[in-house]
Amino acid sequence: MFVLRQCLTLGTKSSIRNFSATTNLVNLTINEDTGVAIMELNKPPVNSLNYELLEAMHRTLVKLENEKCPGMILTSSSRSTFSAGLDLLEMYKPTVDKARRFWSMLQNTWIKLYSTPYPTVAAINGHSPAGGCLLAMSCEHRIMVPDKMIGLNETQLGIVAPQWFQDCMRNIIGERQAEKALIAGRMFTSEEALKIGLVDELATDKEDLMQKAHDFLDEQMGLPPLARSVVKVGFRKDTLSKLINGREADIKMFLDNVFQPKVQESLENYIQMLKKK
Ligand SMILES: CC/C=C\CC/C=C/CC(=O)SCCNC(=O)CCNC(=O)[C@H](O)C(C)(C)COP(=O)(O)OP(=O)(O)OC[C@H]1O[C@@H](n2cnc3c(N)ncnc32)[C@H](O)[C@@H]1OP(=O)(O)O
Repeated sequence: MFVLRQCLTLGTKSSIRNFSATTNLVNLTINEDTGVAIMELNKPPVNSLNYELLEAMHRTLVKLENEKCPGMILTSSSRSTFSAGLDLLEMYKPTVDKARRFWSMLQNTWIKLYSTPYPTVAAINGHSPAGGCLLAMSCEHRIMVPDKMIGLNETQLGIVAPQWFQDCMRNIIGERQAEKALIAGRMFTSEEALKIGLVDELATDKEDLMQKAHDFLDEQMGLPPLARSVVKVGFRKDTLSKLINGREADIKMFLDNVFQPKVQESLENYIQMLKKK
């Protein structure tokens, strides 16, 4: 198997081949025989989603779509965490321009990931709170290692999960379970997440995780791709259209929220708490 590895670097639109010592926020590996892409988030220590990581993800997703990728595995290079969700520092005392730019890139990235014509699987090899859970929920299939936590915990931080985060959860676990989980900002263990259908399978370890992810893609890649993607996007179109047609309103909601003194206070306390851990 010949593997092509590409490193997406900060601040440049061009990708470079071969390994690079500079900041590789997303490691992309493409299997030349099958075409399957592994998109590995690589922003140590916990893949917090700042503008640069979201932009690197977006750029990778555009590339995969342009190159007619047959299937993609989303995973993380961190041993503990799939993604810690949105980078709290992007939301703590930002300027209006910075906050707007950040939120707009989050929207871009989610729209691309949620609507890929090719099959996607989240190989969740670590904790996956809030925005991390959103990324996993945006894939078609979720496989998780044991003894980690996943969920939309925003309420517990004194902030509100945006409507499209909520819609993604509702689409997967249903109205009643989603309402309960979202109101409480509940985090689920891997085992609990399997029970309520938030994840589809558990894996024993990273090797098993990747094997199961490949098995899922093999099955999907055996289906007629056009019919498969039309059905997929058909299921997702209401959730997608709500955001696509309401992007400006969603940005305004974010800006109104993020600059509330109470929200800033909650963020400050939470950041301090994480740093003291
Ligand atoms: C407010 C505006 C309105 C609407 C927007 C609402 C939408 C929000 C969605 C979100 O995604 S909010 C983010 C929610 N995320 C979290 O609650 C996760 C917080 N992090 C954790 O619980 C843990 O870090 C972890 C379980 C993911 C990993 O634990 P562990 O391996 O023990 O790592 P540490 O806790 O020691 O963290 C290492 C390092 O990373 C920093 N960090 C952690 N999470 C974030 C984050 N989301 N953003 C920025 N930085 C983060 C943490 O402070 C540590 O920093 P050091 O400088 O001490 O190394």
